Amino acid sequence: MTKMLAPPPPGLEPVPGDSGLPYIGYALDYMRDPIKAYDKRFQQHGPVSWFRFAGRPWVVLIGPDAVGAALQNRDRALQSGPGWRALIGPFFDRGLMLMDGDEHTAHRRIMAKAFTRDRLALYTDAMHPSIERTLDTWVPGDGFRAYPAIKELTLSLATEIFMGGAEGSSAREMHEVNRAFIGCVQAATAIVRYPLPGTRWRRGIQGRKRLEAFFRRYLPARRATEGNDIFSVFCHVESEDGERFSDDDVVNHMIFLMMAAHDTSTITLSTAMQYLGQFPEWQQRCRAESEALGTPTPGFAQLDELTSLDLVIKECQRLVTPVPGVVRRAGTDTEILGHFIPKGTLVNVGVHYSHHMAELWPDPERFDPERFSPERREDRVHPHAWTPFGGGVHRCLGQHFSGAEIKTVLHHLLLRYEWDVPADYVAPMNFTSLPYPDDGGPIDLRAR
Ligand code: HEM
Repeated sequence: MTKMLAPPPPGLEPVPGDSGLPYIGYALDYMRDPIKAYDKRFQQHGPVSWFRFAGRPWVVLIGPDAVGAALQNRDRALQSGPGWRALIGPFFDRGLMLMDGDEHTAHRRIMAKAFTRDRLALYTDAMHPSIERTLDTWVPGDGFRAYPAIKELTLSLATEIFMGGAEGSSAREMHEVNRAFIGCVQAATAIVRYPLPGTRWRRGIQGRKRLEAFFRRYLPARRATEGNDIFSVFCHVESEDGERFSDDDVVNHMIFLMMAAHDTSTITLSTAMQYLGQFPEWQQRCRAESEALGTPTPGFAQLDELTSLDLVIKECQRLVTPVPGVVRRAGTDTEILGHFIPKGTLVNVGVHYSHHMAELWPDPERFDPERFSPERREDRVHPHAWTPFGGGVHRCLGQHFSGAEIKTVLHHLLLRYEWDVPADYVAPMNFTSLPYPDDGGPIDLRAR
């Protein structure tokens, strides 16, 4: 039964919706098939609606107009920190995305110095040996589980490029660090939000402690010498006004950044492996461009020449959006598309739904990278039709880094291997946290 969220003041509409099941609301529907669940919601209530989750009402914004209004946030009513804190606060608090206002601007200006073009070129050069070392350990074969293999690869890349190595840490310790990250990320969408034994929430809390100890251990060494890894760069960068990060800032930003960078790039890579395996003509086309570069270790600027990979990556991020939704909380009364949102309301901005709307994308479930080609540019149908990196002041700061990482890894894979995936394969996606294939993304992988 439709109810209004709160009575609106004159001139505004109420937010329509209903609570769903007690406590969990529509969480199970969503986790089963988020696009279907949001489509039903869009048809029933339109772009702005509410439901109850974890005992609280949430407003859901879907469709490009509502997403655009929330991301642009012209009246600054929607706050990122109090929104994200409700979901991932205990695990990623004081990360850049959980800051607002002047503090956010100041920290973002310092952090941006770690992602200049010159720095990206150095990070890219450092990726090659790490990727090659990991790929040397891969054992190709039928049913090769691409997702866990790529996750391990991006973690070892993160250890090199983000941390500058983890001198003195055993493989077992690094495995524990990986588990700590997974624990923190998965705790974000836990239904039981109390550290009872055996719960995801408890694993998240324990994971955060382990990560803090891990980063603090390496902090003195990174402060002492300025290397070309992000950890060391965070210890030394200054904004134009000479502002720098404190020790706590460095640890908090590193924990957030490793999370922000890791699963997002991993899922894009594993989705690309799936579709390149299912569409051999695209695999060949991308490989031909990689071969034409004439080097296994291209620099940052050379990656621009891999134009087909650009199309493939954009299409993969459309079809499997690494961050399906972003979260805000109304700091004051506000309105979205004429609907009244009272102060204190939690808001879920469903970025991924726009990526699947038939109103925006012809044949939306079809893998068709050419839709992003200069001749077609289907993403231009609306300024917020394609927003995997968000928008507004919190727009992803690592977009270009992730582009370089994803392209560099795919370049190495295309030169070393060929792979197939049955044309009718449909990945059984798990949406309990950021999306990943429950079956590990099997591919038939052969060395070339
Ligand atoms: C495919 C890869 C990635 C995707 C799809 C992605 C997506 C996003 C999205 C949607 C946001 C905005 C969240 C919001 O508005 O609340 C965001 C923020 C952020 N991302 Fe990424 N991200 C990716 C990779 C990375 C990487 C590799 C890094 C770092 C190297 C990174 C660093 C950040 C940071 C620091 C923020 C917070 C920005 C701010 O609040 O000002 N991301 N990302």
